Amino acid sequence: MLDQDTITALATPPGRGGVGIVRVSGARVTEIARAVLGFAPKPRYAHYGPFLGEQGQVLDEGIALFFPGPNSFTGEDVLELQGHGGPVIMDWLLERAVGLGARLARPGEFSERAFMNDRLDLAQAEAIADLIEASSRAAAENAMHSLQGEFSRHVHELVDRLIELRVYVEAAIDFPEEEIDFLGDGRVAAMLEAVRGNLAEVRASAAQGALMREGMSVVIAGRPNAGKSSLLNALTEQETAIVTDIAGTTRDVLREHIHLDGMPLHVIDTAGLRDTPDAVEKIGVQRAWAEIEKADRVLLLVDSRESDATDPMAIWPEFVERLPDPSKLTLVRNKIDESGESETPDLSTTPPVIRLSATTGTGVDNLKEHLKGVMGYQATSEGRFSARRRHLDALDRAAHALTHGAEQLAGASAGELLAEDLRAAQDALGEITGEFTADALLGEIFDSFCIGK
Ligand SMILES: Nc1nc2c(c(=O)[nH]1)N(C=O)[C@@H](CNc1ccc(C(=O)N[C@@H](CCC(=O)O)C(=O)O)cc1)CN2
Ligand SMILES: Nc1nc2c(ncn2[C@@H]2O[C@H](COP(=O)(O)OP(=O)(O)OP(=O)(O)O)[C@@H](O)[C@H]2O)c(=O)[nH]1
Ligand SMILES: [Mg+2]
Repeated sequence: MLDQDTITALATPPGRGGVGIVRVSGARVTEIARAVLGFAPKPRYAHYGPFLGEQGQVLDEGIALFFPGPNSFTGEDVLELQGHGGPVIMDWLLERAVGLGARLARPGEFSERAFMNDRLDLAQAEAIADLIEASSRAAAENAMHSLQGEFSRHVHELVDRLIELRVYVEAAIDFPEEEIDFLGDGRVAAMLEAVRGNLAEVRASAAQGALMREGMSVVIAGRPNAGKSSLLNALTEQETAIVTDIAGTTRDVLREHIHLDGMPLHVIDTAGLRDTPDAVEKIGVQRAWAEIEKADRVLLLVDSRESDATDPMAIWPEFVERLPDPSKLTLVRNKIDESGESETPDLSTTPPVIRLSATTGTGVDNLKEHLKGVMGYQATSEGRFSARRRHLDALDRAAHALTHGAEQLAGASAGELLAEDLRAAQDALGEITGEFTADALLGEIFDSFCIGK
């Protein structure tokens, strides 16, 4: 299954820089090194000297590093030519490697080989891409934890417990006369319950990791003139959106990306919700609803001068009823500079209530703190790790299988069916670390990496 080609790519970003690195991996590395350097390099030694062209001419003077497999990043022989970082030189070195039998690597192909050669599991390989893509220190720290195996360790622990459980259940099936006693003695049920609890914990941490990687989407919704665009501007600290006292000012969906202490947030301003004969505004209202329906968090912004109510069902029942998940709602009472309301939030109510003035900025920090809380912000990065939606899907499928298994056990004490569910849960977990991952999915994952990684 392993690709025998020797691959090469630029490991540094394209363009000009102090140093540029061409990396080569595969069986022809020693041959290529000998041709380019004129001698066989010592393992893990920084050789300074000329890089030679086909005619023996000097293409560049640089540093060569040779890592013999399997103790290299890819697990294969690896050569690094660290030259002067200019596009012409880098291109020339790549062409030289190709002339000596390497081919240009696909995006992610070095990491893919590291995965195939068991240098990394799939979650760790994905963490490399997440580390490179991280746009905040918090995201980078999370990715580093996953790269160091934190997420994979949790998954392996779950798998180990499932295996233990499977051994027990399958033993029961092998002794049909005692099967009912075996499964009914409470031990299997207790073990299953414990694994489901652990899985739920890992799911919660992974959800937070995914949220911090992808950013939480926060939609600002409400009636025209509630101050939605003013709130967007207050959060982005810029005049991003047009604000006027004309109801129906915003028609398009406006998106801004901000960070709160490294937590990425997509803030989305929408058209004020109302029935309108205006064809353009109507489309705006439809788009607003589309955003509300897929939001991670919905801020229902109301004008605090208009009503004292803090229960959205009292303010606007039709709005609440249309929400796919009312637990994602926060009520924001705006314009407290005019209503005279205190900025003290009520975070223990359902929904939580924030009081602020989008124009003076009073109370906006309370909203930021609240949003950080919703994202599970902690001051330290301990115990956090990066995760992707793909991982959450796999965890959900595992949880689903275990719920089904628990039902089988409680209902029919059906050992065979429970065993089947345990196997399905284990397979789903195996997709995270790559033990059970279809080639097509692997291709998709590594294709999204950058060139040279
Ligand atoms: N010059 C350079 N810097 C780099 C990389 C690289 O490939 N080249 N990396 C590329 O991503 C990252 C470091 N990752 C690496 C991971 C493993 C090995 C490696 O040789 N591992 C061997 C030996 C380990 C040891 O000596 O302790 C092994 O795992 O067996 C090298 C780099 C970041 N910096
Ligand atoms: N006094 C006061 N006025 C505010 C506040 N927030 C917004 N306004 C005013 O309310 C009016 C409407 O503000 P916008 O931010 O455009 O309201 P919107 O909800 O985006 O309105 P549409 O885009 O029409 O749906 C403007 O005149 C703002 O200056 C506030 O906190 N206090
Ligand atoms: Mg607006």
